[in-house]
Amino acid sequence: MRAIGPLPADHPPVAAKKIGVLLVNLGTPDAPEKKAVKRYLKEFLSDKRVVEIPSIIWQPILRGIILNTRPAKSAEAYSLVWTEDGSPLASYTRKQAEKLAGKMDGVMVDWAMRYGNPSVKSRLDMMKAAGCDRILIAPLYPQYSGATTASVHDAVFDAIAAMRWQPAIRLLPAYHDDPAYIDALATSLERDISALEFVPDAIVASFHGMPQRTLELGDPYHCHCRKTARLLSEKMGRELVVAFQSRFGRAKWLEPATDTTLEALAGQGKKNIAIFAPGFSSDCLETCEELAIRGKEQFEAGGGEKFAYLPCLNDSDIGIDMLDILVRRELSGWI
Ligand SMILES: C=CC1=C(C)c2cc3[nH]c(cc4nc(cc5[nH]c(cc1n2)c(C)c5CCC(=O)O)C(CCC(=O)O)=C4C)c(C)c3C=C
Ligand SMILES: [Fe+2]
Ligand SMILES: [Fe+2]
Repeated sequence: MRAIGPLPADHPPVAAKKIGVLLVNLGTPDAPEKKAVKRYLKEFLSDKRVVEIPSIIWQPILRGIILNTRPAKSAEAYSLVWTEDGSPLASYTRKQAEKLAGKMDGVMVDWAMRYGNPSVKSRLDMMKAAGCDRILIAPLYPQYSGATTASVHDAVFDAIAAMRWQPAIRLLPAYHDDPAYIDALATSLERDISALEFVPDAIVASFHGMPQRTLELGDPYHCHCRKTARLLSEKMGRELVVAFQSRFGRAKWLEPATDTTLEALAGQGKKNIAIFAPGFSSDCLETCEELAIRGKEQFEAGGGEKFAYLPCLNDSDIGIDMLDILVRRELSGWI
């Protein structure tokens, strides 16, 4: 739709109306270097949705200890997985947006990161300036958590708070039990498992962890993860071992932990295993380094023999077709 007739000479310019879709993922440093990692971790770990400890207690720990110790270690881990195209998380998220854009006529598809670059604010400002008056926000987290999904929502509403003429906003709901997501995972996994040189004795579904307290406070994340695993297991007709990775800090996190699960499986005589990470829409530090490299070492140290890490949906045709289904459904009535 366009304005009817010419605008008066002194009228501010009005862009043609467009529909926008913004894919949002967690965020990643700009470079696999201590300084860039420190900047990223400072923003990420200062988010009250991520670390739910009062600032007066948490900020001295973060600034005094964590930001002086973790960045060097994390930068080393990032350098093991960094690609020519940058961080795997940013690279796949960008490709997902580009491929989805190729399937959606007349819709502007872009991507942003909740922490780091490109920021949610910068991409929403760009979309608004380009004339998007209706924007679908798609947090790329299949399972809802306050730390991830709600934090993206916060960033979106903070960004548009500064706008006089705000776009209409829709939010893609969590899709942990959506048949399109379960089918995509099952198809991708079955293809990858049948291409292995061995038959796995166990298949592990590793989700990012969260503090146990978030479950007690009513965060649905744990239930979403368990439901994804149950539906996927039913769809595939195979047992899946569920575990939670990436423990951070001293508090109790969701259990069982992935590292101890890997050692326990090896100890139980499961010599050959495959592991995948259904909660991550693209491969990233947590999958490429923590699972594919360190997970393999942990499994082998426990006596395991063959270990395969199976990739996320990333920008595969299966993954993009799934995103296309989810996004088109939410755009209903707009396109
Ligand atoms: C309190 C700490 C953390 C919570 C809670 C948390 C939740 C959470 N995170 C993801 C997804 C990702 N996390 C990633 C990295 C990462 N996560 C934490 C801490 C918490 N995450 C840290 C400190 C880091 C940085 C890495 C490091 O220093 O070791 C990533 C990967 C980013 C990348 O650049 O590749 C993702 C993705 C989810 C889904 C989640 C809650 C459900
Ligand atoms: Fe995390
Ligand atoms: Fe639960």
